Amino acid sequence: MYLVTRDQMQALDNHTIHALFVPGIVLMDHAGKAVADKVMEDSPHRVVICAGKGNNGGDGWIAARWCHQYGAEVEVVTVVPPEQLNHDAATAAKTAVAAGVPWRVYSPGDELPDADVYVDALLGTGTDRPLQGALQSLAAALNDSGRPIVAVDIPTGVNPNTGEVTGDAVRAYRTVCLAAQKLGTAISPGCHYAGKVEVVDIGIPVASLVEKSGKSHDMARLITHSMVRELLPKRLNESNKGTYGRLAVAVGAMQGASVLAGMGAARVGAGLIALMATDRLQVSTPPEFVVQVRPDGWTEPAAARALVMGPGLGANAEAWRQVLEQFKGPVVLDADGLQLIGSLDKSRHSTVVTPHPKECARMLGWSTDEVQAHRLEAARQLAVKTGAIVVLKGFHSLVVSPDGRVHVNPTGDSSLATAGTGDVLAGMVGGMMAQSLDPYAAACAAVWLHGRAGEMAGEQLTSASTMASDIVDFISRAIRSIST
Ligand SMILES: NC(=O)C1=CN([C@@H]2O[C@H](COP(=O)(O)OP(=O)(O)OC[C@H]3O[C@@H](n4cnc5c(N)ncnc54)[C@H](O)[C@@H]3O)[C@@H](O)[C@H]2O)[C@@H](O)CC1
Ligand SMILES: [K+]
Repeated sequence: MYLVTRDQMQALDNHTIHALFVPGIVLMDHAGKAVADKVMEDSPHRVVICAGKGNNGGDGWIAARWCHQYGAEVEVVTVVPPEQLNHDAATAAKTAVAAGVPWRVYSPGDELPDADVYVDALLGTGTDRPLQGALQSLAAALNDSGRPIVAVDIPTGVNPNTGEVTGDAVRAYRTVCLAAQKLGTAISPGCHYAGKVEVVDIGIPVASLVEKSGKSHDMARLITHSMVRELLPKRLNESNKGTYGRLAVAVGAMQGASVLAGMGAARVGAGLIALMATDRLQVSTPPEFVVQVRPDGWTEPAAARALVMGPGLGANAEAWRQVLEQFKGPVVLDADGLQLIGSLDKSRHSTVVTPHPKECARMLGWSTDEVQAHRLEAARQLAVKTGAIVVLKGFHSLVVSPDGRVHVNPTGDSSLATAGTGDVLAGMVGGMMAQSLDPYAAACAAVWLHGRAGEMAGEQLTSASTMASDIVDFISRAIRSIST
């Protein structure tokens, strides 16, 4: 599913209006009605719609007219009087006023009229700077109301392109995205402000326009279960373990981490897991794993289709540099292995790095807070810097490639906030690559399944009780949940 930026949405709007001859006010009427329909699902008695000066405000005025027609008590709180609105927004307000919708102009510090539900139609994709004055005051009043807020297109104050929030922003429980989901509602922190996101059809044929434009590769996307279902390697009756590939996992000081990575790989279907150890294993391993111990250390990689290096490697990561340099297949670098990224040829395009925000910060020379405030930019910069596909972990993990592709993962919750889950994820990516999945696709599929397995484990065991090995156990259920 496409996630659109401001410019991409404007191009789609313009094409629909000028090349497909659908008037802007018709799109706005569809938008406003769709918002009203969503608002009325909860049968509110009184609805207050906060409207800005642009087209997002226009959507609000139309929603007000429809809610009024549906029998709700409605009032519009506007930052500018209707006569100061332009173009379609002016028409929208005119129709609402003519229908008898009451309105008032808001000044900073004014009290917000009481409502069962508020609609945030202050700013949409036009948002281009932090909130000030009446908008800032209104956003604060909305948030302080304690009542549910439905945002139109994007919560006011959230950057539509990045999800960044610099200053105040409206905290909606539900966001009605018009025609396509805005990228900023998918990425943290913006996704926390958006709440539940629903996309409504307003008459802009997004998918076909994007495909016809030949620019679909430029668009960010949400990873969906149908996408993962398509990507999952097919299991053939006429096959053997070699068909599904051999994955090598480097074993360091914390051996359990490598075992968790191996188990993640095995559960996504890798044919054989080979652990490259330097000491006898002190932790139990599944009997299916091949454990090779070289007490003098590894100087060349084990024969394998893909390699995972990093989970549990510990302080001695440097000892693995030569092995990494000599390995020609796709590699996953995680945790302590991330410091070895410089050993890999930047032009390989077959390396996946899976940093958490703190590791990403270290690699970029940023603070962790900076990474979390600018997650998309951080992931993009790291991908360019390293030449690797970056999986930036955290709520709504990002998958970003050096050539600019972006996928946002919607699965996963606090069940994953426990030691070892990152090791499982690194193994899952490696396990997919061992089955010859392209590294970018492997990262997308693994991150989605990992999140889904976490959610399912949490549902059954509670999020507090879920451990990394439980995530391993639930991978098969996550796969089953998307299999037909
Ligand atoms: N024909 C179209 O283009 C359609 C647009 N639609 C709606 O239109 C929205 C975009 O409308 P606009 O481009 O008019 O933009 P907005 O309504 O989001 O913003 C209006 C103007 O506010 C200003 N602004 C931005 N940030 C500000 C800030 N922090 N403080 C004060 N002013 C600020 C900008 O100059 C911007 O142009 C979409 O999000 C969607 O809701 C829909 O009605 C569907 C059709
Ligand atoms: K809005």
